[in-house]
Amino acid sequence: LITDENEAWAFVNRVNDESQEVYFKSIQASWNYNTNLTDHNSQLSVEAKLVEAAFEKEVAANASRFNWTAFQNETLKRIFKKASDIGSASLPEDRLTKLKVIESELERLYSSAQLCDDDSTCNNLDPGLTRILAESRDYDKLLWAWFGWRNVSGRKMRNLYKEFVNISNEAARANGYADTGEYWRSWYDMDNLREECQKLYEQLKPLYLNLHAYVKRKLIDKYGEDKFPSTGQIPAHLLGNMWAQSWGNLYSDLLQPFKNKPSVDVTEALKEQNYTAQKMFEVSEEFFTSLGLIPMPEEFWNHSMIVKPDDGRDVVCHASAWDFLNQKDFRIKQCTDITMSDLITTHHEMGHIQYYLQYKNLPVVFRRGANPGFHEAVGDVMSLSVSTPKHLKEIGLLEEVVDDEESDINFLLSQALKKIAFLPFGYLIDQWRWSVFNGETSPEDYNKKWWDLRCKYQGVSPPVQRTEDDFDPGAKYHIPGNTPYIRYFVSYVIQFQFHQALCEAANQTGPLYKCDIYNSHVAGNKLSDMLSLGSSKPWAVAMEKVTGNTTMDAGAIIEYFQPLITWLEKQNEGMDIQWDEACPTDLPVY
Ligand SMILES: O=C(CCC(O)(O)[C@H](Cc1ccccc1)NC(=O)c1ccccc1)N[C@@H](Cc1ccccc1)C(=O)O
Ligand SMILES: [Zn+2]
Repeated sequence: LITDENEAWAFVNRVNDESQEVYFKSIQASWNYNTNLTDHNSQLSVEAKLVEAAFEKEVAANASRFNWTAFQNETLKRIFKKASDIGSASLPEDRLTKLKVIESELERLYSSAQLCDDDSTCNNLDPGLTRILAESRDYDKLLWAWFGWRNVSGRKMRNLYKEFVNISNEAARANGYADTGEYWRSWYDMDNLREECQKLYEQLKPLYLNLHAYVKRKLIDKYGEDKFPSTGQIPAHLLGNMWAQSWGNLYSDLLQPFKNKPSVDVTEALKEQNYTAQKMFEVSEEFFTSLGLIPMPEEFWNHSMIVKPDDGRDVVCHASAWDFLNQKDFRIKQCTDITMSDLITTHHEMGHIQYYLQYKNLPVVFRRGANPGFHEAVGDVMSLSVSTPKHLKEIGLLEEVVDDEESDINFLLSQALKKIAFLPFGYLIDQWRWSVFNGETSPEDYNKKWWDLRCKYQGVSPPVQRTEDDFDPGAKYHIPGNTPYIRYFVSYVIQFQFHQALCEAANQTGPLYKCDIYNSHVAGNKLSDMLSLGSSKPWAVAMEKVTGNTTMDAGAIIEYFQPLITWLEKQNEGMDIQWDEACPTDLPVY
């Protein structure tokens, strides 16, 4: 084995340059498919992925000729370690081809699915069905959209997904992991990620229970007690979102605690002011540059897809941010709707691009988040400042800001409907998937396990009977999109730690939920010190750069919501805020 570290550096540098070429071609083919879901583009994208995999396999084989585990230089060792962990590229070509074709088909099934009503108007998820779930207050119309979406999406994926699990696990085992779940968890460099997440969930559960109880009472007022199961869950189609993962759409008319105070949902203002997707992206970019962070490059504005094409093409509308790994091309693909929710999503996606820009000169193997949760947190940290009434007024989206206790509760409740409501959802998706990958959940139990977790953790139940002919996990992008999900749960915790630290750096002295780091270059510098590390250091080192601590901690999110916790506990005094672990059994058949 080669022990000379200079020779190793020469190898690493050559591979780094070659890999930029190979990855660029593969990512470009994937972009072409995502923005035009044709058979031809699917084939080209699969072929490019096979070339990429062959390249990664060769690099890993050459790397194994070096005695890299014994190298002195920590960075060199870290590069070799990452270059040796090649995921599905370790599969034989025929199995890899099958895997990539299945992934491509699952993605297309989800993204091109549409639900037609009797007079043959058809709706995709984006924007049609999403708008119905957000805006309709008609129990039966909501049920039609909720049930129909699952029929045209998840229900069609069950066998493909079963096959996907098997081949994905083959790849994981070929790399020395027990299953795909263990491979995914390895990206956090922790031997106790599951336990840490469970601990965080338990700490946040009381707040979730109180929010759930408040919302359920308001929904019972609206839809009538008879629509709610005796087991205590909330029917999944009534929460303003296709997966009940974020309840913000119920705020203005159903949940705002103090009606006589200004609303904080600026969707109306965005529409009144004729906001376009372009304008939303410019407003978002301006927040980042106000902190001294890097502006979007020319290529970004010229080649991103920020609105759904109207030429009849099928595209993947689910938002994503792309790094073409050539240090030049960075794009967002998003079917932007003019809503507050999409203004937040725009910041979320731009947070990914900012991370890309900050680490673009690192070796390719280090152009990743410190851990996947970090990548998901960047944009959301910006949104925590942008969504404050003070900031929304400053950018002209709110007329007046009333600074009193009731208005604070209004604001904190609207934030909790996004940030607290999400937590059990963010936690349970990969509980389901990890159990599928490690064999605890067999195909005949896919849907039962899904609803067991939904009823237990989220306190949300199916409005009508579900069977194993259904495949409800497939109705959520990240399952057919094969995108891990625990990263969002991690992000929802650490983003408040980052927010707390950046607010301190920006000399924001008031309560955490009022903090706006706008224009603070001190905060911006602290953040870029972390982002520019990419995955070159363990995530605890990156976290310490910003917060001074090295662990995930629910203290910051609890501090942020403290006034609301007190208020909700008073609202729920003397009420039973629990629900049964088990789902209701006496459900109607649709
Ligand atoms: O899925 C997203 C946003 C899309 C994304 O930016 O996380 C995107 C998902 C994706 C799409 C295709 C392939 C892989 C991942 N992730 C990225 O674009 C991404 C991921 C890793 C690094 C850089 C960019 N949000 C989640 C959770 C969420 C987060 C924040 C607010 C609301 C909701 C959801 O909608 O359920
Ligand atoms: Zn994201």
